[in-house]
Amino acid sequence: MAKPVAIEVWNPNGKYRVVSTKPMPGTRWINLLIEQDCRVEICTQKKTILSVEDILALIGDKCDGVIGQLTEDWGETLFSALSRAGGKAFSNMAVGYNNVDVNAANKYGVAVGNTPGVLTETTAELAASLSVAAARRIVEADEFMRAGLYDGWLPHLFVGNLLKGQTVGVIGAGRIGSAYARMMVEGFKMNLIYYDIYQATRLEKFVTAYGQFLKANGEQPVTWKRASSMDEVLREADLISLHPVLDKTTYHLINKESLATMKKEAILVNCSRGPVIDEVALVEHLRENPMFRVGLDVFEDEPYMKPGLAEMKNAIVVPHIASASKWTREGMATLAALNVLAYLFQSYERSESRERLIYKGMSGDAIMLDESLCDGRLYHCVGLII
Ligand SMILES: NC(=O)c1ccc[n+]([C@@H]2O[C@H](COP(=O)([O-])OP(=O)(O)OC[C@H]3O[C@@H](n4cnc5c(N)ncnc54)[C@H](O)[C@@H]3O)[C@@H](O)[C@H]2O)c1
Ligand SMILES: O=C(O)[C@H](O)CO
Repeated sequence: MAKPVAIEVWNPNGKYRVVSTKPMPGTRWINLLIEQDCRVEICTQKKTILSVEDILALIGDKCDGVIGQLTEDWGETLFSALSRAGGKAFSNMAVGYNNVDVNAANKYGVAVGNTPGVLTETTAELAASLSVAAARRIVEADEFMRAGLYDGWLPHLFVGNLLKGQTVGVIGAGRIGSAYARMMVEGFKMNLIYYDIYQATRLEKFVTAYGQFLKANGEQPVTWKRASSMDEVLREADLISLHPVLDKTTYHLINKESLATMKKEAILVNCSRGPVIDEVALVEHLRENPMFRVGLDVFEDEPYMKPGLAEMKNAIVVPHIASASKWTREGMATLAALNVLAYLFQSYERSESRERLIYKGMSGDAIMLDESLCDGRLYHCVGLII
């Protein structure tokens, strides 16, 4: 028998029971659920990562939908329990869904949603911040200053890398990778090389047009290249940012061999998922190459770091905060609630079309649509995977 977990209840007499495994920013998501006659139960247990047992207790005997978090293991056990409780919908409050076994959800007839788009620019901005912080050694310099070690300007003090005119490499040029590439090309006038299994046509057009604009103004034009292999990016780029999904094809994409192909003074940024990098190999590489620098938002064994990483002066580490802006986190919560509503109403009130329901939720000011996602149709902004 699972132990009970602490919850906060909104609209106790609501017809549908929707559980959120964590309190989420803003109230819009709660109001949207209440407006559709949901009783909303929010887990308030003081425990950062809930176990499968905790979530089983939250699901209970009757549960129509759940909003969960990327730290939770949504597999066979949870989806079968949700299905037994009458649940039809699950949404991750994240765009990444490597913690979700979509096949298991499918098997038990539970729809899965994620929250793309609203976090694209926020995440790209953090990747850009880590890139600049690593290039200019900002964290090291800050620590030096606070330690009272600064005793005057010196020609060699915290010399870093100039980004302008260098090459930025993007692995995984999807929504976030493309937004990041644009920031680095436009903001720092870097040339672009990218690797993705799909062609990033809009990104290529942007860099071409920006290059023409610079040329017309008498400046050095920026260039782009789609690499035929990831290694080509690793060999040629001065700064490399990782933005692929985490799956079998990207697990340990960056390992001892691939690190060895990178320039000795290159910068590597990871705002995708920790296991995309073999972190043990990375620590060894950082130790052996003091001029190689990394900026990491995600870690292989989150919340832990592999031994030695914390001591590396050439590493900047932040705790998975890439999407952490107020606007974005409220938007993610709202999208997650809309994902659940979309499926609840598809099953319970067939007369209300999914498009209309979601349109109703989306109208207002909280969510700005990402054009590349919606393709002119609003409901594409809600990340329904199945
Ligand atoms: N650190 C954070 O807080 C944070 C925030 C948002 C997203 N993320 C991560 O970023 C990922 C990307 O998000 P997105 O919205 O840009 O997704 P997206 O689907 O738009 O982009 C992912 C890209 O990766 C490419 N890709 C897939 N397999 C590849 C491979 N083997 N090699 C090269 N490219 C490959 C895809 O073709 C796609 O273009 C998410 O899946 C998530 O894990 C992390
Ligand atoms: O995948 C995601 O959305 C992030 O890791 C959290 O924003």
